[in-house]
Formats: sequence, structure tokens, C-alpha cells
Amino acid sequence: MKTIATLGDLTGKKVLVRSDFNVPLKEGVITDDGRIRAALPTLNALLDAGAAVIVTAHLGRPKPVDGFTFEEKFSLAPAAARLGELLGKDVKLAADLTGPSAQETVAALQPGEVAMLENVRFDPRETSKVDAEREAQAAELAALADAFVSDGFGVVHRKQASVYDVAKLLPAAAGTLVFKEVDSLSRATTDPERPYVVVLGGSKVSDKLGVISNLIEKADRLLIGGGMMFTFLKAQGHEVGTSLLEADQIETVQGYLARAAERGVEIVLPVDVVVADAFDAPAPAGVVAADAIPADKIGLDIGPASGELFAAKLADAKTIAWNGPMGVFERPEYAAGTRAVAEGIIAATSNGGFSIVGGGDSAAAVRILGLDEDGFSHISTGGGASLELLEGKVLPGIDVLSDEN
Ligand SMILES: Nc1ncnc2c1ncn2[C@@H]1O[C@H](COP(=O)(O)OP(=O)(O)OP(=O)(O)O)[C@@H](O)[C@H]1O
Ligand SMILES: O=C(O)[C@H](O)COP(=O)(O)O
Repeated sequence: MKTIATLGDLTGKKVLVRSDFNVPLKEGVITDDGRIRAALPTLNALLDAGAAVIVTAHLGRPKPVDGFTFEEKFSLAPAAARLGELLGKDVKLAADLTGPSAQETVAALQPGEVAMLENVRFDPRETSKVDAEREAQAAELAALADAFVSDGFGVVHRKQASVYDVAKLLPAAAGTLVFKEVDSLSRATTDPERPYVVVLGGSKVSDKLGVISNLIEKADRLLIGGGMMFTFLKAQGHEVGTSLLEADQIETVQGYLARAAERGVEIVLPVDVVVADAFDAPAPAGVVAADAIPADKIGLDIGPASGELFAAKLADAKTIAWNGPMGVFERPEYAAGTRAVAEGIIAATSNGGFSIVGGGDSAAAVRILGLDEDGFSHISTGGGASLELLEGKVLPGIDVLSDEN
């Protein structure tokens, strides 16, 4: 990948930086600013080099249909305010992406200053599958700057206008975060020390099921918790009540279970589950066996016996990749499973294992639960991106920064 140094003298230049500020928010307040902190080294390096910096980023998955559509709950305003605090300077947020507000903001921007553009996904062209639509948006973004730095590691697996297409239109380089992430993750992809154990959870079930197919070829053991455990339990013939379920993936998962058995890869599922009457019920209803979830209950965490089982399955691991919380850890009543797994990983790491935590929410869980970040070998800012790298895929946002381009 091309480094920032390849961009030459940046004094007085306007540099467009793609960051990943997709941070967890609760009532408009950022609950974990890890991704914003992780962006600082690149931003400071560019400011020190005399550049004026324009940051573009997304938050969540807004669904605009007809042109740029602002939606308060997906505004980057909290991220801009936090970035300003961390940099110790005012960060102006344009009200649009490439429209009059962005143009005025960028025109006034001086070397050493930082501005942000509103959520890049407020424009439907950002995520369009039609090349020409994305390219048109990328051209508008490129017109704002002299160079492009891709530093939003969490989004480099997306072939989107601000990640991929814009890199073709300006002198482009990878930021320091992208370099650091790729370096660390390559330890798990290139001849990992064994046993290699992968722990998967979270709620983006369909995003992650495909990853499992690939990891069956690479890992020795897969521990499955979080929202995706229910599709596995169902695939084994158990009822899952009103829990998160991808009904159309059941057969696919049955195929994974069969292939894992053939290859001698162990797939470990929870043996008990913490259930509630409803997602928003004020308190859990209890712990049930994983093969006996009542029809009117929803599973929101792995149970205590599963926490112990998972920790035991991690104990001898020499390479560990963890993506996705084991339950709805944001609520203390459903955080014990995630804590048990995190502590199991910390123990294995102190025993000589190499551990990677991936996923915005998993990294946030480590901090929110007050766990020791230094207990893990690498905490990635990427969720899907780190998983796809672990799968060995070529990521469009990295490929486009190749020295050969
Ligand atoms: N059993 C469950 N039912 C519903 N939601 C769950 C369950 N278990 C975990 N979750 C939710 O999953 C969310 C995190 O899932 P997600 O797949 O986004 O993980 P991630 O680590 O952030 O990865 P990425 O960075 O790719 O988004 C959390 O908000 C958590 O509350
Ligand atoms: O949270 C993430 O993993 C990244 O910001 C990418 O978000 P996306 O899955 O909505 O593309």
C-alpha cells in the first residue's frame, strides 16, 4: 500500500481523509470513542505536514432514496464535537456532503485546520451498486481536495464511493491506522500458531455467516454466541422462541455443521441461554438450556455454563480472533457472557497466545466492561473488515491503494 510519504509535500494542500467514525451512541451521546481516537495519529501527521484536512465518514446505515437526505439520528455532529475535543481545536461540520455548505467550509479551511462533511451515506450514491453513480459522488468529493488518505479501516471492505472510487481520482495513500491493522491481522492469516480459535457473536448475522464458511477451512475451533447462535441451534433442530433468527440460512448452517464435522473443526455452541419475555423487558426471565428455549422467550446472552465452556475452549489457544459480543452487553444483565469470553481470551493471551478483537461493538464492550485493553494483543477498529481480512479476502479499499496502481 502507498504511504502518506508518497503524496509528497502537503504544505498548503487540502487532504480528504476517509475515517470510520461509526461509533456507538446512546441518546446522542458517544458511549465509546475508540474509533475517533484511533484516527488521531493520521490526522495529526497530516496537520503537522501543513495540510488542511477534510474528514469524510459514515454513521450507521441510513437509507436515503432521493438524493442527499439529512436524518438527525445519523448526523456526525457528536463525532465532530468529540474529534474537536480530542484534537484540541474547533472542527466545523458541513451541513451537507459536497453541496454549498461543504464547498464554503472547504474554501475557508486553512492549513492546520480540520473540517468534517456530514454523513457520507446521506447520499444514496455512496453505497450504490451502480458504478457510474458511485463514481459521480466520488468525483464531487475529489473536487474538494488535492489528495486522499484512506484511514477508515472499519470500512475498507466496502466498495463505496468515499472508500474505493475516490482513491482512483486523487493521489491516494493508506493512513497509519490502516497499516497497523493490516500488519496485526496478518499474524492470524499467515500461518497462525495453533490451536487457532475463532469466537463469533453480534447481531449482523447474515454478514457473518459467510465468514464462517471460510473460517471452517482455517480455524481449529469456532465458538458461536450472540445473535447468530440461534440460527445454529435451529439448524440442530432446537426451538429458539422469539430470538434473532435468519430462517433462510438454516440449511446453509446445516451445511457448515456437516463440513466442519468432516474436516475435524470443532463448532462449539452455547449449552444455556439467558432469556427474557421481550427484547425491552425490564429484567431477564431466567436461564434455560439451549435446547429448551420456550416459544415465548427471547435469548439475549449465553448462559453461565456456556461462559465457562467457552473459556475452557479458549484456554489452550495460541491464535484467537474474536468478533461480536456474546449478548446484549450494553445492558449489564446480559453482559456476563461477553465478559466470560473476554476474560478467557485475556487468560489465553497471558499464556502466550496472540489475540485479536475485531468489531466496533466488541472493542467497545472491552472498554465499557472495564476490561484491560492491554490484555489483548490487538484490538481492531474493524468489524466486518477485520473478519474479511481473516478470511483471506482481497478488500477493495485496500486493493485500490496498492503500490501497483
Ligand atoms: N442475542 C442477541 N440478540 C440481539 N442482539 C444481540 C444479541 N447478542 C448480541 N447482540 C447485539 O449485537 C450487537 C453487536 O453486533 P455486531 O454484529 O454489530 O458486532 P460488532 O462487533 O460491532 O461488529 P461490526 O463492527 O461488524 O459491526 C450489540 O449491539 C449487541 O447488543
Ligand atoms: O461498524 C462497522 O463495522 C463499519 O463502520 C462498517 O459499517 P457497515 O457494516 O455499515 O458498512
